[in-house]
Amino acid sequence: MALTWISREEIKNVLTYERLIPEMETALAQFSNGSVVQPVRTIVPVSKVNGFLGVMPAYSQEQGALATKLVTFFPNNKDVPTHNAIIVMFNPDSGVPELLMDGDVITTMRTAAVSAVATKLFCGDDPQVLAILGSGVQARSHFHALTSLFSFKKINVWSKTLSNAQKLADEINGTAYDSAEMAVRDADVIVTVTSSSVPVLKKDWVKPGAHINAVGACRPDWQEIDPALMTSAVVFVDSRTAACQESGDVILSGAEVYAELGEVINNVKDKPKGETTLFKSLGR
Ligand SMILES: NC(=O)c1ccc[n+]([C@@H]2O[C@H](COP(=O)([O-])OP(=O)(O)OC[C@H]3O[C@@H](n4cnc5c(N)ncnc54)[C@H](O)[C@@H]3O)[C@@H](O)[C@H]2O)c1
Ligand SMILES: O=C(O)[C@@H]1CCCCN1
Repeated sequence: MALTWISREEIKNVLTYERLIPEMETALAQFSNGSVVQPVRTIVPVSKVNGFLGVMPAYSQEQGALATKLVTFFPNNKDVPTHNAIIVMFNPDSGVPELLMDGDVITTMRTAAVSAVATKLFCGDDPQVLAILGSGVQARSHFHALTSLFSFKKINVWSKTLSNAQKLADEINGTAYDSAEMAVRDADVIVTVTSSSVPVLKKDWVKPGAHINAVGACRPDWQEIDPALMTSAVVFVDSRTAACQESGDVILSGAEVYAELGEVINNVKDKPKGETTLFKSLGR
């Protein structure tokens, strides 16, 4: 049985945020109601480059999908992307592998789409200021996903290298800052998409009632968020099990996980009103 290859160009031609955001909302709801089998991923450390290989299987009887994403994260990559992924799909009745597809575009877009679902749930109708900490692939995908839902009047960008922040700001008609604190001060929505293993966002900088999408720090000994912010915000996750095993921001701060996004979507958990909310995204 020949494997069919689906390229990133083919995926880019059909995948839009208008389509993907509601799809991810459905996927989060199905994950949290138990109709998807998706164990915590296996991580194979590649310590010489401070990277890892992630093996991410899932099965949905409802969707008729049996798949595994293989993703590498080599944060020190310079001439190639830091994240590289492929996805294998198997026939759920026979187990025969049928599709092999690019996983880069899907990882880039689905991650931002899930953050957009969280922002839509918690941010009210009209957030005015967006702050993005980081200027890489996820910074750009989060800009596109969030601006497909909201018309921000101001977009602030910080990155550890100011020239990179300025480059992204120029692309998106935003404002670059050389201080993360100044970038987030007036923000209603904050996105942290860095490869930092130590906090880049502090509690005292965040406007009460803001929503934070914390997308980086995917290892139990990595943090992107100030523990004081983790323990004062209302914390949401994509997967409670994964967060408690993989998220240094949750584990090292001792923060309580209030709910999975899917539990809010399924009306199993209420939305907080007026409080600072934080979605700790680990991905899938
Ligand atoms: N939650 C998810 O589903 C998911 C999916 C993909 C990527 N990620 C994570 O999101 C983060 C960003 O991913 P990306 O694809 O944009 O990566 P990228 O390599 O394209 O960008 C990384 C950004 O982080 C910055 N950075 C690197 N080291 C830093 C440090 N020590 N302090 C501050 N900034 C630093 C870089 O300058 C760059 O702007 C990574 O941590 C990645 O693992 C999460
Ligand atoms: O779910 C993913 O695809 C990413 C891989 C890199 C680490 C964070 N999660």
